[in-house]
Amino acid sequence: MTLRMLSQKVAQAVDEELMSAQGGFSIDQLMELAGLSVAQAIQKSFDVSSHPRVFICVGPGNNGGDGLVAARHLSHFGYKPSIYYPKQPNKDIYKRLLTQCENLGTTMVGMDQFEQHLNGQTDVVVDAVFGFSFHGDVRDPFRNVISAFQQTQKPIVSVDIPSGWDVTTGPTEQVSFQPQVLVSLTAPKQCASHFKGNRHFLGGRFVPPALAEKYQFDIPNYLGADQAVEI
Ligand SMILES: NC(=O)C1=CN([C@@H]2O[C@H](COP(=O)(O)OP(=O)(O)OC[C@H]3O[C@@H](n4cnc5c(N)ncnc54)[C@H](OP(=O)(O)O)[C@@H]3O)[C@@H](O)[C@H]2O)[C@H](O)CC1
Ligand SMILES: [K+]
Repeated sequence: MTLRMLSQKVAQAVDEELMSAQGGFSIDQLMELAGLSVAQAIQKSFDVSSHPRVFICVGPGNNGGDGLVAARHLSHFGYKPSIYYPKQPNKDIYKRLLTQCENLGTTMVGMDQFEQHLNGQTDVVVDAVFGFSFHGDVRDPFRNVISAFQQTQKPIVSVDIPSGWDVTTGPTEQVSFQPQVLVSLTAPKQCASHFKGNRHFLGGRFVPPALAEKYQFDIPNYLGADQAVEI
């Protein structure tokens, strides 16, 4: 299925409109549904009995928030999530999401254990570091995270865009890893045309058809109550 891909500017405009007075959504609602679709895409891709240990690498913005929501749902689905969250902004929404994960006994991985945990104690890596607001070269404390993604043999699931890729043009000289699974949210971003992994899902089942029509993108047919659809 070929869906229209969004530029960084249009993705941000759609996001803002969803949360405007006309759109009526709060960020908590959108993030909850986005994170649930990521957890469902993981559940469809990696069997819980063979791949229970899911390591979620969390960035400083809403892409990271989606990762925290996914961690919570994965825990309820029977997986054993662990979290790396090296830059924790002082924002109520992220603090609450983190508390929810801690209350489920989720392992928090420290900076000095990051690489050993990723390569030694993980079945699936979730890249929830940067989404559609990424720009420029990767800065610390995320440089070692992205370079570990470049080198690891573990399967990676990227949330919305592979972190470090240019949102429009895709892989760069510095960052060219290919996730095995990509979960695009609302609509794929233009960089998704360079995705060569196994499975591409769309999630974020909250878009009113009139909004999709206004910005000229498609909403595929989700099956039943599914929150993620393979595209
Ligand atoms: N409508 C939807 O589809 C929804 C999608 N959601 C998810 O939200 C992200 C977009 O979230 P946003 O908070 O706008 O931004 P990001 O998560 O992409 O990242 C912003 C933070 O990253 C820092 N940043 C940016 N570039 C770099 C860099 N080169 N090196 C290090 N850090 C970087 C940035 O810091 P600044 O100092 O630059 O401000 C921010 O801290 C979308 O992709 C979806 O995953 C929503 O959850 C729901 C609606
Ligand atoms: K990402």
